Amino acid sequence: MAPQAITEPLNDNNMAIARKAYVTFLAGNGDYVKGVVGLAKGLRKAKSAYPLVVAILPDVPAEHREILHSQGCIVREIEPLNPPDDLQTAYAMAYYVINYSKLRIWEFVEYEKMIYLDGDIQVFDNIDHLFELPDGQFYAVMDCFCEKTWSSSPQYQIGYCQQCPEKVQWPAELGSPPPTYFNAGMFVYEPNLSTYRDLLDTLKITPPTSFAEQDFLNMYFRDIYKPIPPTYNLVSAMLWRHPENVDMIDKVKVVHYCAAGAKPWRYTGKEENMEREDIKMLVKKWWDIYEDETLDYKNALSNFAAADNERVIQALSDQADNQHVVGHGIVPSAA
Ligand SMILES: O=c1ccn([C@@H]2O[C@H](COP(=O)(O)OP(=O)(O)O[C@H]3O[C@H](CO)[C@H](O)[C@H](O)[C@H]3O)[C@@H](O)[C@H]2O)c(=O)[nH]1
Ligand SMILES: O[C@H]1[C@H](O)[C@@H](O)[C@H](O)[C@@H](O)[C@H]1O
Ligand SMILES: [Mn+2]
Repeated sequence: MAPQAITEPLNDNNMAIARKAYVTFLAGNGDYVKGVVGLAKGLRKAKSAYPLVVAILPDVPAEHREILHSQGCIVREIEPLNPPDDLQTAYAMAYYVINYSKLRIWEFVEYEKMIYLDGDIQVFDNIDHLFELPDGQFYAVMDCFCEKTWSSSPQYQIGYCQQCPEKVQWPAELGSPPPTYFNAGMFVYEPNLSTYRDLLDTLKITPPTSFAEQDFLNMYFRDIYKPIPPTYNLVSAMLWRHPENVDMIDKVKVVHYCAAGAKPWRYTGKEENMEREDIKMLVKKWWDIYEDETLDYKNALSNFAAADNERVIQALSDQADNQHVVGHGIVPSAA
């Protein structure tokens, strides 16, 4: 992740860089802040060229905002956003309702393109190239319908999953299978004020459903949704539900610790599937990044400054060598 305080002044060459960013979401005074810190450090480790914006709700306490600042994040408070007639909705998880506030990130129009990542996601490899995908589409990874969170859906009850549509086919009497559905923990999108206003207007007339804004975004962007490979958002249940669709777990770029019991900062290993070796390995990889002090913003900054100094010294030294001016007091030759 590009350190904030030392970005170059904007010019035509780096303007395009400056107008891209990662964005995540944080609500409440609980422990999700650890996830966001882990993510900021993971992006730094992957040498991302772009900053991490954290869209926070007003209930995020000052100490947590300070932690985010100290990790080089750009903190942006957003107003909570609620769906209409919320009282009756049975969300797959009760807290999903807060995720409607995520729609506010379409308002971040100082950026031309953003990659949204949940706080329970970790990035293990550089994914900056996703910013170069053609505009005008919504990019995200296809979800899996096999976990209990989906138990009230027809997909789950039939045993149908879009990850293996041949295994249990969608019954003809139900019409065509549901449109391809993405997991909204990671997506590439373009902030835009008219889209933002339309999202809000559409929300006002859309009854809430069990997967909250994930269902809503799937409905809203269905015509421009383009699936990208699972390596850009490996939903943890894919490991035991569709191992044939996951290649080389140790090479996966982005892991989403979304199965019950998988959040690394709460991990006990006791919940179903959590004793698996692959899960343990991924949880350990998350902790290795979270605990690596060299990835803290302040240390990364001084490393960056040191590397920069070295580059300057090397450049001056090369220049001196070329001009045969070593000994004229510029810098000692490296040779
Ligand atoms: O107390 C909380 C709860 C959640 N979050 C934020 O909300 C995100 C979503 O919550 P989870 O990651 O726990 O939920 P899931 O991964 O199970 O959720 C999936 O379904 C949700 C439906 O609302 C969203 O679409 C979400 O992005 C998608 O990954 C978190 O990552 C985090 O960024 C908080 O900040 N504080
Ligand atoms: O949004 C949900 C959530 O991430 C669940 O944990 C996962 O099992 C589902 O597949 C997904 O749709
Ligand atoms: Mn998540």
